Amino acid sequence: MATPEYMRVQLNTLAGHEYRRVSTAPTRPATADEIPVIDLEDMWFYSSRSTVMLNSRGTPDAAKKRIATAIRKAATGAGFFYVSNHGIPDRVTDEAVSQAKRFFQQPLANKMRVHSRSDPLGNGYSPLYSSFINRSETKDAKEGFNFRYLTEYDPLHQGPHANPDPTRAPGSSWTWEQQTRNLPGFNEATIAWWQSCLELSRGLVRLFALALDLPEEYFDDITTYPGSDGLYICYPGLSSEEAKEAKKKEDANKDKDAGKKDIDVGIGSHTDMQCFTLLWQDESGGLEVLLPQTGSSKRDSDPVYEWVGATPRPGTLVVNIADFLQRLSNDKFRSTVHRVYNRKQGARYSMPFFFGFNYDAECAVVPTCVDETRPAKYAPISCGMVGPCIFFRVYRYIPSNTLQWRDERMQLARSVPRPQANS
Ligand SMILES: O=C(O)CCC(=O)C(=O)O
Ligand SMILES: [Fe+2]
Repeated sequence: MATPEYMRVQLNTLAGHEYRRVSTAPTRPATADEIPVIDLEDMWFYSSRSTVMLNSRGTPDAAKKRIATAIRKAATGAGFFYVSNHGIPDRVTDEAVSQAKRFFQQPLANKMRVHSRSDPLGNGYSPLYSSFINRSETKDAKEGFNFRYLTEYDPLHQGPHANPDPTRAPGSSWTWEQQTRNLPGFNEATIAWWQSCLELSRGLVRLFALALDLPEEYFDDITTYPGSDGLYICYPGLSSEEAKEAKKKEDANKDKDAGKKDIDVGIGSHTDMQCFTLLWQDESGGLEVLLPQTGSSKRDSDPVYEWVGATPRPGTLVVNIADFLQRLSNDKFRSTVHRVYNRKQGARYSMPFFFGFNYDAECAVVPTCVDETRPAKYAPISCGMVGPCIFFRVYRYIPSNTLQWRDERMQLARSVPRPQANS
C-alpha cells in the first residue's frame, strides 16, 4: 500500500486544538537561510550590575541595529535561529552538561528523592514518560530536571547596590539543593548555568525590543523577576536493534517517515509558552521544526508543512520564539512547532532555558505591531496566566503544581506595587 504523502498533526494552542497538514517525507536539515546563525559579536552581554549592554568593538549602535534586523528576519520567518559568540563561557556550559549527565546516570532512587511533585514550585526531577505534551502522539521519552526563577540567585538582585523586594522572593528555595549534595559541584554548576542564561536573556530581550522597533529598554521593567525556567533533559537512546532498524529504513528511504512511528517521540509536537527559549543541545541531532513547505502558498487555506532539522552547531545556542512573544507581536513573530526524536543508540542531552516576563506584568500587544488596518488580535494577559490557560483550554484541568505555583506568584505579585509595564 502506498504511504500517504501527508498526515495531520494535532496541536494544542491557546485557541484550542489546531491541525496542520504535514508531509511524511523524511526530515531534512534546515538551510542556513531558514535557521540562520546570528553572531552576537563576542561581547554582547548584559551586565546586571551596570544595567548596560556592552560591546567591546565596533560602533555599538550600528552593531545592535544589524543584529536586531537579523533577529527580526528570523523571528518573522522560521521563528528559530542560532546565536554564536553569545558570551556564555564554555566552561560554564561544559560543567553544566557534565553535571546533568551525572545526575541522570544515577540510580533511579536517588533521582526520585528530588521528584518535582514533592517541591512546592515543581522544581526537580521528572521521570521518563511522566510528561505527555501532545496527546495525539506518544508519551514523551525523556527525563527532566528543572529549576525555576529564584530571586536569591538572580545577579540583578545581588551585589552591594542590590535592593530586592523581599515580597517577591517565593517562600521556598530550590529544595533539591539539599538532596543533590552527593554530586559534588552539581549545585554550583547549575546555578552558574542558570545565571548565565538569565543574563544572556536580558541582553536578548533588549535586542528583541529593537527588533520590534521599540526602545531598547522597553521590556526592562517587566524582566526584573522574570520567568526563567532552566531544564536539563535526557532522552534515552534506542536499543542497538532499534537503532539498526531505524537506520536501515532511513537509508532505504522506503518508509517515508523513516521508522519514526516505531519509536516513541522524545518530546511531542508543541510550541513553547513564554517569550523565547534558549537551548543548548548536544551533537545527537533530533530537534525538528515544522515549517511551511517550500512552494506552499501562505494563502492556501490548508498549507503543507514539513519537518526540518535544527542541526546541532557546536558553540551556538538555539533561540526560538514562544507563544507569549508571538501574542505580543500580534503574530508578527512566530512561535513555531517543534519536536524531538532521539534515533541514536546513545542518550541525547539538552538544556533549554525558558524566558518570560514578570508573572504579574499584564502585557498588551506592543504599539509598533498595531495600526488601523491591523488592530490588536489579543487582549492583555500576563505571562503567569499563559501556562494554566493552555492546560485549561486543552485538558479542562490545571495540574495542581502549576496552579499552586501560579497562585503563589500571583499572591506575591499582588502584595507589591505593580511594576511599570510599558505596554
Ligand atoms: O531538547 C530539545 O532539543 C528541545 C526541548 C524542547 O523543545 C522543550 O523542552 O520545550
Ligand atoms: Fe520546546
